[in-house]
Amino acid sequence: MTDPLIRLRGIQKHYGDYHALRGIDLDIGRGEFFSLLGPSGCGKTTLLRVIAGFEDVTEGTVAIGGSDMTRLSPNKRPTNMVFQSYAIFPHLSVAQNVAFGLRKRSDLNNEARETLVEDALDMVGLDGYGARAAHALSGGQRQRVALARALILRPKVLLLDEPLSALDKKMREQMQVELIRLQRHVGITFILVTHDQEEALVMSDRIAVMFEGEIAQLAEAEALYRRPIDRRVAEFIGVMNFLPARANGDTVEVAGLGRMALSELQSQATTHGDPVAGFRPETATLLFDGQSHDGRVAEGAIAEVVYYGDMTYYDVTLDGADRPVRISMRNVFGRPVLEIGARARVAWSPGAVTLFR
Ligand SMILES: Nc1ncnc2c1ncn2[C@@H]1O[C@H](COP(=O)(O)OP(=O)(O)OP(=O)(O)O)[C@@H](O)[C@H]1O
Repeated sequence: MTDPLIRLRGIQKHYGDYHALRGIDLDIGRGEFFSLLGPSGCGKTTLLRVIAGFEDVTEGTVAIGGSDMTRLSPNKRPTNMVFQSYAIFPHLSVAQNVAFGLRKRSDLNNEARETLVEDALDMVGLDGYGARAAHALSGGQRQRVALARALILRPKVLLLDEPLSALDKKMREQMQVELIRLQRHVGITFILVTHDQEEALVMSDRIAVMFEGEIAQLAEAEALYRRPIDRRVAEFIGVMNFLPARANGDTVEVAGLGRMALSELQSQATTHGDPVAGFRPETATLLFDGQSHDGRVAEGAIAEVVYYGDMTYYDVTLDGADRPVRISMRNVFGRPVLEIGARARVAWSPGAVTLFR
């Protein structure tokens, strides 16, 4: 990236003895929708707060728009933050809540303020809601008020700390789509912190996956899903089936799947511990009654069936393997769901297998 908006170099953060960020180097582009994704405690919120200036770094530099901001306080940075708890004032109206985002701008007259508030409400789909009492809003509407307030002064960067985690599933999915639309519309850089891999995959241009204070992999959603760099990332992003493997020269023997050439595999990655082969549930298919298949077929027995209406997840213990693998199948009208204990034939492809060494 030749001209990133945000440039982090050598960021270290200690809380007393605890080493929360361990050497973060990261560039984030202008207009990018960027996510920091990782399990609880990996340091993603700390990193977001470092960018915002709410947290001092122990070592390293934070530059935004080409200027060093490492020692600047949050209100001197071109960033604004939306928190998980909406921080809405319930006794104020929607418009008053949004206007709170203008508190630093004493130069604006009332008319200019009203116009900015109306524009901001319009932006988040709340036009006409200005006079409503904030306490009478739904969770999703409150979150929009918080967004309008954060965006009213058009910061260069909007920082979002798990902004959707308090919403129910339907509302969360709706807000995800709206946030993407909003980000495209305003063109501001969004940095989202989430522990929800699906949310990160759906929303982001690029994702940094963090473990224990470090960035394990930085990539676009599809690359992250298809070519995880190690087993931790593969396990954290979606579901990956793992089977014990033994590499021997230019072939590899995988429990339940048999022997294949290393050159046939999708990719090879590093890992901690014994080598394993991994494949995603949707890259293999169960063959139903007498269905023939030209490619490779493994056999086994169905250990578990989870029916989701549109999908069924089958856990299949392949012959020669000691643990089941999950196969996800889209349900077809009129085709029966297989039962636990039934014999199963699984069509699979070496091109979908990653060897983790
Ligand atoms: N002010 C603090 N003092 C001491 N330790 C802290 C402080 N803030 C965070 N930590 C520790 O630093 C680590 C990283 O915290 P952080 O909040 O960045 O994690 P996170 O990945 O955002 O997790 P979560 O999703 O649970 O918020 C945690 O182990 C946390 O306990």
